[in-house]
Amino acid sequence: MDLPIVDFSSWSASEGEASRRRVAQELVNACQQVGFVRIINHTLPEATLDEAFDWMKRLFALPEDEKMKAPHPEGWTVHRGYSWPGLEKVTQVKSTAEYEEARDRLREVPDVKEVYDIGSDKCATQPNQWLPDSSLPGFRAFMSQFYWDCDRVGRDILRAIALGLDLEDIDHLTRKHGGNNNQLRLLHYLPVPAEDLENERVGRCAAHTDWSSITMLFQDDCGGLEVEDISRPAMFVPAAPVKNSIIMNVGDLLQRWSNDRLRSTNHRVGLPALPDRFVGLSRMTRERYSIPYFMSPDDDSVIECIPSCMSEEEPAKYEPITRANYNKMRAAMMY
Ligand SMILES: O=C(O)CCC(=O)C(=O)O
Ligand SMILES: [Fe+2]
Repeated sequence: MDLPIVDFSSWSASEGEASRRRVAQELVNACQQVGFVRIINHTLPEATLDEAFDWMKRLFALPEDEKMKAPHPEGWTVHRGYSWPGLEKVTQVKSTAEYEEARDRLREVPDVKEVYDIGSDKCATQPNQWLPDSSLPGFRAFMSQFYWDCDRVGRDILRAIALGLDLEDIDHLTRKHGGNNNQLRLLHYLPVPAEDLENERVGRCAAHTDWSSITMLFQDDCGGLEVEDISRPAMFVPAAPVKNSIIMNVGDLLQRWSNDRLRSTNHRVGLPALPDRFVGLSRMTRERYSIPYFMSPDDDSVIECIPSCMSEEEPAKYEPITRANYNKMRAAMMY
């Protein structure tokens, strides 16, 4: 299974309505059949993406005590700042009792990654944890701009999805995404002996679905992302890195919003697929950098079945829920 590819060059206004509709339809087909899609020829410049990776490499190369000047706050309510290796675990469980058991189990397999989470400075409930500018001058300015660059591209994707779902209002989804609730996540997977990953002594990122509306993922050339094949459950297929492409996936929120028409597909990060990614006798796996960007609606937005996704034969399956309540339910499972 290769990820479906959607060429976004035909989405620009000058291409005309028929081309735009074709792109929108291809995108929605991919979201229904796979839940994951590779978007090429989007409007994020190559230089901007290169710069984003350069900044994150400089960030993670800082001494530990510098990075700890912006620590992730304790607990699970705020997802901002620096998380050291092992702090964060992604789990799938949805109740507290199940969570505590799963959390203990998962913590026995430490994740070998460090994370730095960034949001909008206008998001009052999730205050950014910036490093002092003297620790890495220019980092904050670049990342603040990059956050909004990604938002712009994400909004375009949401518009294309709305068109592909035959919504009369192309801004049906973007209207609920003011932009201040997105999350820009810088991920650094540390080098690790391949054997430790193979024996599950350590992990990179366990299988999970995202709870965003959509996620855009930028990755370096290391590889390791795997996507579950919907037609063969429990089979995970590598999603090879392609420079400058965006891997876009549907999150749980959009799956619910679309009455399960669009699929929020399980994915994970494991051993890179290519053997040349290992070096030496202990087959050290190269370090890996990736940047997921999670798009989410505003806190008070009510997520209610998209009109074109229900019918008499297929009524709405889920109660309306605000994004704030939805997130409360999910965030408790993280830390
Ligand atoms: O690092 C990756 O490639 C994927 C990370 C991911 O799936 C996530 O953070 O939700
Ligand atoms: Fe994910």
